Amino acid sequence: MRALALNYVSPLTHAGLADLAVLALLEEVRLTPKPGLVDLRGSGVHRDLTLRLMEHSAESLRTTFDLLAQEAARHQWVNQFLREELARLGRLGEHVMLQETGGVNTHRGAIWALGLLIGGLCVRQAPATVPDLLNNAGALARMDDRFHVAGQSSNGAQARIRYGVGGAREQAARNFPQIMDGLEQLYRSRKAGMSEQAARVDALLAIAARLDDTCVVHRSGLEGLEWMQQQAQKVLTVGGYGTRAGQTCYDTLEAGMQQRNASPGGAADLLGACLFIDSLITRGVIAWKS
Ligand SMILES: CC(C)(COP(=O)(O)OP(=O)(O)OC[C@H]1O[C@@H](n2cnc3c(N)ncnc32)[C@H](O)[C@@H]1O)[C@@H](O)C(=O)NCCC(=O)NCCS
Ligand SMILES: Nc1ncnc2c1ncn2[C@@H]1O[C@H](COP(=O)(O)OP(=O)(O)OP(=O)(O)O)[C@@H](O)[C@H]1O
Repeated sequence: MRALALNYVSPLTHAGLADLAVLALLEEVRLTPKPGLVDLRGSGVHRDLTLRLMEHSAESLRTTFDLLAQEAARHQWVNQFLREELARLGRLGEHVMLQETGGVNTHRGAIWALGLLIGGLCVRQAPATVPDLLNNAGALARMDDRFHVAGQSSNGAQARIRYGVGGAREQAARNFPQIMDGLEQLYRSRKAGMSEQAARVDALLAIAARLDDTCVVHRSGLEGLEWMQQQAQKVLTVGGYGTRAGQTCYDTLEAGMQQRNASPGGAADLLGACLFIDSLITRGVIAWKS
């Protein structure tokens, strides 16, 4: 099996890369606490999701991530043909996910984000830094997929039509700016001496503070989105989840999400993407910045 060209330190096979993607999703769902989301304490506001279901779903995506990596490695650069092949494999992955979960959407946004990142990473002319990787993923997202059937029925589509928010496609087309926010916050909080758990909660909140999260919009409208963004920012402004003041603000955020029956599922997906990229940096597959 071919190792990624960039990685001189510890060669990473496509299967190894798929393992890292699955691990990132497992670490995301197990991170506790998260407002309204599934975590080690329970299902948050979700009636159709459990920790076990999320873990099973993550494991079931290993083959999809491996296939996405293998496909990208056949191409020198990101291009239209690769875009359409990734889309085909991504749709297949969604199909596997729905079969494994009995029709529950556990990881649609994660397949999208991680699929584009794996595609952008594994082309032969491999990106050297995180901004290069996000550029590649964004370039893929901006390419037309001739086989995409634009539906109007998904929660994201309804949120876009009704409220004019961007959602998952726009986030990707803009080179995932909130992945950058999440990573920057993760490193800032680690540098400030916070525990790994607190640094990851802070990263999630930094993403949620700016993301047009259609999961939140769908369940609680623009009022819910704006309220959540403000409260997430407040936790960070007072020092982050690792401080006493931050935990107090976090409790307010969590109670408000519970009351609104909403959760930042899109931000959770992007936290998974941040943890994936962080694991690539740790293994020397890619540099943080040039
Ligand atoms: C773009 C996708 C996610 C569909 O989005 P849409 O908004 O229509 O659907 P839906 O509301 O069901 O799901 C959106 C998912 O994205 C996440 N999300 C919500 N808001 C955001 C946001 N602003 N940014 C990132 N993710 C978000 C949510 O957690 C949710 O799981 C995707 O399923 C798709 O169209 N895939 C086609 C296959 C493809 O091209 N794949 C490429 C690489 S695998
Ligand atoms: N830890 C997590 N807990 C809950 N959702 C998560 C978590 N991690 C990621 N997500 C994302 O959030 C989405 C679930 O959010 P939500 O239930 O609002 O979406 P939905 O199933 O499309 O909509 P609804 O249940 O409102 O009809 C998942 O598809 C997944 O992409």
